[in-house]
Amino acid sequence: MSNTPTRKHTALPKAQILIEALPWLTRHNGKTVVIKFGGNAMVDEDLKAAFAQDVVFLRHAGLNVVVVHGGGPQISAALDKAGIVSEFKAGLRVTTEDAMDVVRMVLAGQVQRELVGLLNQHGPLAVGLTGEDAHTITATKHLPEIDGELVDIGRVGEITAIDTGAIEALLADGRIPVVSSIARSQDDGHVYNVNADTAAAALAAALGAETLMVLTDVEGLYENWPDSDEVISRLTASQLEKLLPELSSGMVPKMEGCLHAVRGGVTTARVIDGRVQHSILLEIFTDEGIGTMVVADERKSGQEGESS
Ligand SMILES: Nc1ncnc2c1ncn2[C@@H]1O[C@H](COP(=O)(O)OP(=O)(O)O)[C@@H](O)[C@H]1O
Ligand SMILES: CC(=O)N[C@@H](CCC(=O)OP(=O)(O)O)C(=O)O
Repeated sequence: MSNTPTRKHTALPKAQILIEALPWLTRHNGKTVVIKFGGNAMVDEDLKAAFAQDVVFLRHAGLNVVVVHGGGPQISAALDKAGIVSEFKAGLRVTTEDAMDVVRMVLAGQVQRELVGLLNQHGPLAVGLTGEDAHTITATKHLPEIDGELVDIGRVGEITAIDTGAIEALLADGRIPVVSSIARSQDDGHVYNVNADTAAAALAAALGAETLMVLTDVEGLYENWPDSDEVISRLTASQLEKLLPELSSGMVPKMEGCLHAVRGGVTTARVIDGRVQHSILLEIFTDEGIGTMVVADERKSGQEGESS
């Protein structure tokens, strides 16, 4: 007996998925997406490999993809080995001069190299750089305000300028830039540790990206965390701005970054669960998305800068 009917059954859903993706692919062809891969989402080898596949898929589907990576837990582990205690204030790592050497070594020499290697298993696509390269990210010393006082947290940088030239040249050449969140100051010549969410958001805005996608180790932004784990699926910039003072720890730079990106012209900023395999493709190709989406405030005309 012929097995044609069975083959038909298995082939159809696959074709369906590709066809459903077609409008999205058409709309986003040639657009830029900045994907922030958080250190907490890099939990195992399979997840990292799936991340690389998704990124390469998007590149081959005609998008300009820029990866900005984190590495918080990896830095903490290396600092621990070096006998340096990790301390965070306002969601940012207190970075002494010695700690800065470790931060730079882990981000640029370890995490970035690993991601470049994984992406390049699919072809000569990824090129790693740090914010220091070609003045991509310039920073000055950041003094966060905590309880009404400016606090010195060491070599932590506040971004003052972005030069997109090197990234744009790489994108024009069909490459996937992989950026480590380290910046140089033009004032004092020092190298600064920049939170990777903040760097990703600033790059997304400066590149005029369509989408900022932040992969982390939770499903999205939870309402009333840690008492509840109800994910807020959609927020306008104004709604997020009101919520910001209530947020804590790692979510502060993440959501501030999303707000900055959307206010800077990025159409949507999304926080998604990087622990789910192929979360990037799932977010893009499912109607509702799987995490938290931040969009610009609704305009009176009913037009909205949203396109999922
Ligand atoms: N409202 C919230 N919703 C979700 N997570 C929150 C919230 N507030 C704080 N968090 C914490 O933020 C963490 C994510 O930030 P972070 O640890 O910096 O991750 P990443 O390495 O991906 O940047 C979550 O694991 C969670 O513990
Ligand atoms: C100033 C500051 O806090 N810098 C971060 C940079 C890495 C980062 O942001 O990594 P995740 O995205 O994995 O958290 C740090 O030292 O941990």
